[in-house]
Amino acid sequence: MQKTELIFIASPGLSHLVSTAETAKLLLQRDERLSITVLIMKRPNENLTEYYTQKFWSNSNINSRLKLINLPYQENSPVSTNYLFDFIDNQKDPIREIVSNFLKNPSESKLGGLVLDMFCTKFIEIANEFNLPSYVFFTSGACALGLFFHLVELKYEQNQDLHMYKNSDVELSIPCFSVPVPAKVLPAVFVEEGPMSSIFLNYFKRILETNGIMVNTFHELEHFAIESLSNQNKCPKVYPVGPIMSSSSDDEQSTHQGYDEIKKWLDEQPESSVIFLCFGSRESFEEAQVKEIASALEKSGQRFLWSLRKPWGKGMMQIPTEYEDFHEVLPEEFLERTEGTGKVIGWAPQVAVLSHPAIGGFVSHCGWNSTLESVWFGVPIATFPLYAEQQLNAFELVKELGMAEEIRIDFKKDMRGEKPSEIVGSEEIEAAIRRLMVDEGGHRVRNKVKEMKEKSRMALMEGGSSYNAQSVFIEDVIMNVS
Ligand SMILES: O=c1ccn([C@@H]2O[C@H](COP(=O)(O)OP(=O)(O)O[C@H]3O[C@H](CO)[C@@H](O)[C@H](O)[C@H]3O)[C@@H](O)[C@H]2O)c(=O)[nH]1
Repeated sequence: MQKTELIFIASPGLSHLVSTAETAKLLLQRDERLSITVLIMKRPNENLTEYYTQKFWSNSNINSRLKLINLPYQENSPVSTNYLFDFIDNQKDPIREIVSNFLKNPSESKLGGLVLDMFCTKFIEIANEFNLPSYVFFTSGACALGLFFHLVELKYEQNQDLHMYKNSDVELSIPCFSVPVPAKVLPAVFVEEGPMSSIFLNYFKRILETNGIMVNTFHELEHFAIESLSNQNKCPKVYPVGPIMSSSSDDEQSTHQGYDEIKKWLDEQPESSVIFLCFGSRESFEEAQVKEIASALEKSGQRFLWSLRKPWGKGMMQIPTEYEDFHEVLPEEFLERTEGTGKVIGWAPQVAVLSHPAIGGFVSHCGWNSTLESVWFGVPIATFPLYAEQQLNAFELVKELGMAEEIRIDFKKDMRGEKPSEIVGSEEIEAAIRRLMVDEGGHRVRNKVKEMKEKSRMALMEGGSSYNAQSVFIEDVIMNVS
């Protein structure tokens, strides 16, 4: 049987790679007619990406139809503001060569197109050159996608200057939201002065040129946004195929350094009693903020597991590093006072932690993967967004879906590291932790998340909404190629 090959292109960094590669694996499991190559961009010091790709590879039982290729590392200027995007764009020639070689050497597969990350949409040009379809795998949610398209329209069709929304109190009517959206939750990158706003918008504008968009979401979670996107004439076909995340296999749990100790500690805690704090693959806090969080935890009296890493300074491609000794940054005697009820760790095996019955709440920056993982395990979030589209995700969770407690919705960390960030005080954090974990008032949120957990699992089961969307995507790919 002739296979249809898809080439997935992931942008650098763990949070885009994991859901992209897992989606590739899932589609292969769904249909034997497919084969997939995933192209990976990584810098030499990206140990997590290396670790993940090795684990992914060794866990995969569909090796013969799945290839992972590391694109060659191309150095460029790490000081340029758009370093990340220069880094991605520099991969155009090697990608072009891979596509061209594939077409020159007809194997038993026919090339069905490119599946691009949201920051790889310039590679549509390669698809066009070889007359191939192009698709996007969108690693955030349908509301975020709808917002990006709306901003593209405001800028390019209504000629609006998006900088006017910086520090503005206006509320916007955005088709993907059923409630008005305050300008203060728009991603900083679009409203700040400088070249990045146009660069980002161009990536998203080009999504409109593709044949279809797989979104890592599911209908039951974001039905309003998904239906709104599907009703927009200009929007390519949307396939809500998620939630897709790193699998929490025994192998992952046992290979994570220190997991045994974390698990042993969690096993000793009562059910739903521990609040987990973790802020994504790239984020960490300055000392003053760390101290406020510590104080909030202590005052709340809640048990906690806190993933704490060193600040990474300037630059979009930096990765936080681990503390050698947490005493360096935590309040004096904090570790001693909270011994037994709290535990501070570095990089967390997040999926495994969230799956543990002792976890009852999650203080999160609202990265989309963390959001989906919290839903999947029915763990409610207290929102502490930092950058990218995280304020919008926090707003969606709290105001649109009623599925999270608010520490902050509009808090923004300065990505450029040029000015000190505002510090969120311990009282605010403590109050939200209490609402989330113990207060009667948090009951509604906790129940809603539990309900959504069941729905997320149904969505992926045979006949579920995402299962069906995956089938439609596969049929469309095969139809477009023959
Ligand atoms: O100590 C840690 C920290 C993170 N993770 C994992 O790393 C991923 C983090 O992803 P996400 O929650 O999406 O956060 P970011 O790493 O910040 O992701 C970037 O990419 C996301 C998807 O596009 C966006 O939603 C975010 O705003 C953007 O910052 C998740 O799978 C976590 O389970 C761990 O396993 N251990």
